[in-house]
Amino acid sequence: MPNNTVVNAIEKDQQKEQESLNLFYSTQTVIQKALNKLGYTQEMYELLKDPIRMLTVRIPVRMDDGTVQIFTGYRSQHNDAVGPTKGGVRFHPEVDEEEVKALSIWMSLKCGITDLPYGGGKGGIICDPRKMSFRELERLSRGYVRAISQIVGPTKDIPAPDVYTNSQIMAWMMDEYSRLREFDSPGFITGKPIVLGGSKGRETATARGVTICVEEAVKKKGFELQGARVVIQGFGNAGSYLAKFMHDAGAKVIAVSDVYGGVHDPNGLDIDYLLDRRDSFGTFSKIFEHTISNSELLELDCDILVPAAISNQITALNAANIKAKIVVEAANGPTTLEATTILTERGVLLVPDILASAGGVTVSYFEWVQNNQGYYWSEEEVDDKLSRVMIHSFENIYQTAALHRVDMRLAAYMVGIKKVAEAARFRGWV
Ligand SMILES: NC(=O)C1=CN([C@@H]2O[C@H](COP(=O)(O)OP(=O)(O)OC[C@H]3O[C@@H](n4cnc5c(N)ncnc54)[C@H](O)[C@@H]3O)[C@@H](O)[C@H]2O)C=CC1
Ligand SMILES: O=C(O)CCC(=O)C(=O)O
Repeated sequence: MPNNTVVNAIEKDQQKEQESLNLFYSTQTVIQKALNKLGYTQEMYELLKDPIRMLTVRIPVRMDDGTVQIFTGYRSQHNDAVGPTKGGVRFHPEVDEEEVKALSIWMSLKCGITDLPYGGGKGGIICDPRKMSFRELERLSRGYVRAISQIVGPTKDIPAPDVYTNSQIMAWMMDEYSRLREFDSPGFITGKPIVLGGSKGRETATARGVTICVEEAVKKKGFELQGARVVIQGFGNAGSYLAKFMHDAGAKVIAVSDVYGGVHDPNGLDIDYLLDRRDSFGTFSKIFEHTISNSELLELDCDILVPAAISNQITALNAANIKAKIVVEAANGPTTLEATTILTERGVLLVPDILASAGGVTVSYFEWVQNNQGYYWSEEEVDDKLSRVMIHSFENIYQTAALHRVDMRLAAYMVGIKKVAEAARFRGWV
C-alpha cells in the first residue's frame, strides 16, 4: 500500500498532466478566445497577451536584528490604452512573476467590465509579513515605493491593497511617494486610512461587490438568500466582511476558513464572535480545537460557495465534488479553466473573479476621484454608486453569456477586453 505522501504526490502529478495551474497561460487562453469571439485580429492578441511593462526590483531592508535582507518585488502594467494602470500590491511568500502578470491582466479586465478609466496593473513582494515586525514592514513598504517610483504615480499607475497588505501599508507608501515628489500625493495610492484621504466604504467594498453578485446570482437561480447555506474560504478583508453581509442578509454562514483550516456548523456560525477574534492577517482558526481542512471546506454541502483566499483552489481534482449551486469568486483565480468547464457542465452558476471582486477597484476609483477633487462623499453615496456599477456589470455579463452561449468567465473576458482593445484601436496601436 502506498503511504499518504506518495498518494498525494501521485495525485499532484496526475493533476499536472490533466490541467494547467499556470494562471498566466490560462489567462492568455481565455483572452485569445474572447478576442476571437469579438472578431479582433491576431495582432490585437499579440498586443494584449502580455503586460506592456514588467519591473522586477530588489529591495534591501535593514532588519531589526541589524542584518540586511534583500527582497524581490514586481510591478506589472498590463495596458495603459484606456488610462493609468491600477491594481493592488500583495505581500506573500508565494508571489511569483507569472502570477503578478496574470493579476495585472485581470485588473485590465475588471476595469473594462466596470467601465473605469484605467488599465490594469499589479504588484507583489516575495515576503512573509506574518514573520516581520511593524518597523520591518514599514521599511519594506517604503523601499518598494522608492524602487518602483519611476513608473508609478497618480496619473501613471495607482497601487492599492491586496493579500496581506492593508491601509497602514498604503499610508507608508503614500508618505514615501509624497516625500520623493515633495508634494502631498494622496492620489498616488488607494485603500488609505480615511484621515489620509481614504474613501469611506473602501474597506468593505470588495465584500459589498461580492454580496451584490451573490444576490443577483441567487435571483437567476430562483431561490432565496434568506436561509441559504453559505461557505466562505478566507477570512481576511474580502471573506470576513462578506460573512458579515451574508449573515445580515439572513443567509446561514455554515463554514469559514483561514490559511490553517476552517470551522463548520450546519446550524450557522457566530459571525460576530469570529470577526472579533480574527487578527490583522485574517486568522482566527487557531483558537478552535476542532477544525476542518480547506479542501474539506470547499466540498461541504451548501448552496453558495465563495472562495475568498488564494488561487487554484477549485481544480479538476475537486470540481466534481463541489455541492454548491452557485460559486462566486471573491478571490483572484480560485478556479482553473478545467474546473470552470466541469462546474458549468454540472449546472453550477459560476460568477467569475473579474466580475465578482471588482467592487474593490471600483471604490478605489471613487477614492482617487475624491482625492483629485478634494471633496469627500458619504458612505451611503459610495455604497449606492458601487451598487449601481455592480448590478449593471453583473447583468451585462449574464446577458452576454446567454447571447453568445458561453460561460460567465468567457463572457466577462469578452466585456472586459473589448474596452481595452477599442482604446488601443482608436489610439492607432493596432
Ligand atoms: N482586498 C481587496 O480589496 C481585494 C481582494 N481580492 C482578492 O481576494 C482574495 C483575498 O484577499 P484579502 O481578503 O484582501 O486578503 P487578506 O490578506 O485580508 O486575507 C487573506 C485570507 O486568506 C487566507 N489564506 C491565505 N492563504 C491561504 C491558503 N493557502 N488557503 C486558505 N486560506 C488562505 C488568510 O488566512 C486570510 O484569511 C485574494 O485573492 C485577493 O486578490 C480581490 C479584489 C480586491
Ligand atoms: O483597489 C484596487 O485598485 C485594486 C484591487 C485589486 O488589486 C484587485 O481587484 O485584485
